[in-house]
Amino acid sequence: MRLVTAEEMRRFDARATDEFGIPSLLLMENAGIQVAREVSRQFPGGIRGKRVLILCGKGNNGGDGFVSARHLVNSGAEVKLFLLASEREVRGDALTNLTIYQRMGGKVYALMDPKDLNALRMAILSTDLVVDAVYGTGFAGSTPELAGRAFEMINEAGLPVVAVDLPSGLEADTGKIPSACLRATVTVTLGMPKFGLAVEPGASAAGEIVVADISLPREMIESTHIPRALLTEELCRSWLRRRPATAHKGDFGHLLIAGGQAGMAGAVVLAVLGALRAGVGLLTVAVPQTILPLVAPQVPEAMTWSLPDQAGGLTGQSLQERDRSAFTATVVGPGLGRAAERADFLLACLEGAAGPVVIDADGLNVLAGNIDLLAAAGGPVILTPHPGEMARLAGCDTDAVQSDRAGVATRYAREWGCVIVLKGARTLVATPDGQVYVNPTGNPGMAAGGSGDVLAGIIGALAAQGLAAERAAALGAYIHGLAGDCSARRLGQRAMNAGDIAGSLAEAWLQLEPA
Ligand SMILES: NC(=O)C1=CN([C@@H]2O[C@H](COP(=O)(O)OP(=O)(O)OC[C@H]3O[C@@H](n4cnc5c(N)ncnc54)[C@H](O)[C@@H]3O)[C@@H](O)[C@H]2O)[C@@H](O)CC1
Ligand SMILES: [K+]
Repeated sequence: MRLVTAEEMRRFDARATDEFGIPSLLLMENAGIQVAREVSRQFPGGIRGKRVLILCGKGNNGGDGFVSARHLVNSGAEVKLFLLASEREVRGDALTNLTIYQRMGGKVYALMDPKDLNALRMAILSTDLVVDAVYGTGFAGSTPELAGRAFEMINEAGLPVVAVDLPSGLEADTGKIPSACLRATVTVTLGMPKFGLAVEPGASAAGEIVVADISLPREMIESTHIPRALLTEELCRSWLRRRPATAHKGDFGHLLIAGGQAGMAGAVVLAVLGALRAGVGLLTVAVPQTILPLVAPQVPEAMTWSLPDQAGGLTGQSLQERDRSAFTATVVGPGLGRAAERADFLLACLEGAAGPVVIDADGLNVLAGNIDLLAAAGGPVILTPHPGEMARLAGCDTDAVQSDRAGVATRYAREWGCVIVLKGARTLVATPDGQVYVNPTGNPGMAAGGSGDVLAGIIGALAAQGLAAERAAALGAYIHGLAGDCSARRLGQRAMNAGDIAGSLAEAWLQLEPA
């Protein structure tokens, strides 16, 4: 599902009108009808007699609200409409619809002054549902105080809220909530879903997302490049290849997972467990000889490569004894340790790798401050940082990453020429050519040690099978989150651990691709 910015949406709306001759008033009519339809859906017993409070702003979002008010009245609802502006400020299509509503006998309650909040308070007490038509894609800056107080009163009332296009107070392009914001039960987003609805905190404020058809020409939308998408089951499934009846293990790649040092054998094991449940044909795990006896018995399906311990772990020389051209992808980093010598090891991994390289965990910490090492890679590189690791790589603090996740991931994916999987709620996958995928799967139970190692193994396994780096990363994030959701259902968020996520992968794959 492609995700647009406010500007892209404005261009679609303008083209619909200019190129196709669809009057903007018609788009607004369709928007309002779709909102009224969704409001009706909230009352399975029928909308007749239901009390609907519609809070409108002065812009076109408010215009959609006036249209929905009219249709709801026609359906037999009792509508009470509040306007967070003076009627004189309403213009254009919104004014046309305000006028129609008033000529139909609709009354408009002004919300211009703090004392007007009493009328709103009274109305909330006798309301079954609220329609939020205050701000849409035109919202910028922060919510004015009076509107903020109105939003707070509605949020506290715990009523169902249907938001028009976006919950008011949410930034369409970033998903940020700079100040007060209405919290919606359902958001009816118009024409195309906005990026801010797909990422946190926007996604939580938006509730369920319904994409409403407002009659924008489909061909116009499909032929336009939009570099953002929400990962869906359908998209992920389309990337899977059937395993031919005559398949043998050599058909599904050979993944090398390299890492580990004394005291950190578990990270490597978890990466291997993730990879072994992601369809890879062959897997070799390369660890220092001192920890091999700990690792090998836990992963009997993997071949092992015992690397000489130097300087308490792995160095560049550790890898030299063997040609690595048979490996179709490499994962480096889990449990590697951060000593300076590990930079040589990372360099050696990148230099001799035949296929894509996934750099995770301590591999990323070693890369921070040595970003030039990436130039040694012959093939695609996938970085899988959590926000703290991303901050170290970019030389900023974690807040700077979290306050602009998409911006940071896109900028550095371009600058470093690699795929970046920025982990955290709504993991983002950014590619060197500017594409961003948002992953909707997963839950807070996955915020536990080892979960990232499992993800790195999965992505490595998918890349080893020949999936393009960006798809391996995106599908890996999606299936990892889905496995986390399966674990949470079975064990609860508190008890589930990283091993459980790897253990739930079978269930997750079956959900994505029924046998
Ligand atoms: N042809 C179109 O462009 C269509 C637009 N539609 C609706 O129009 C919306 C966009 O309309 P607009 O561009 O008029 O903008 P909005 O109605 O989203 O903007 C809010 C209004 O509040 C003001 N405002 C913005 N930020 C504010 C802040 N922090 N404090 C106080 N006031 C603020 C703006 O000046 C604007 O007048 C969409 O979200 C959608 O709901 C739909 O009617 C479909 C067709
Ligand atoms: K809104």
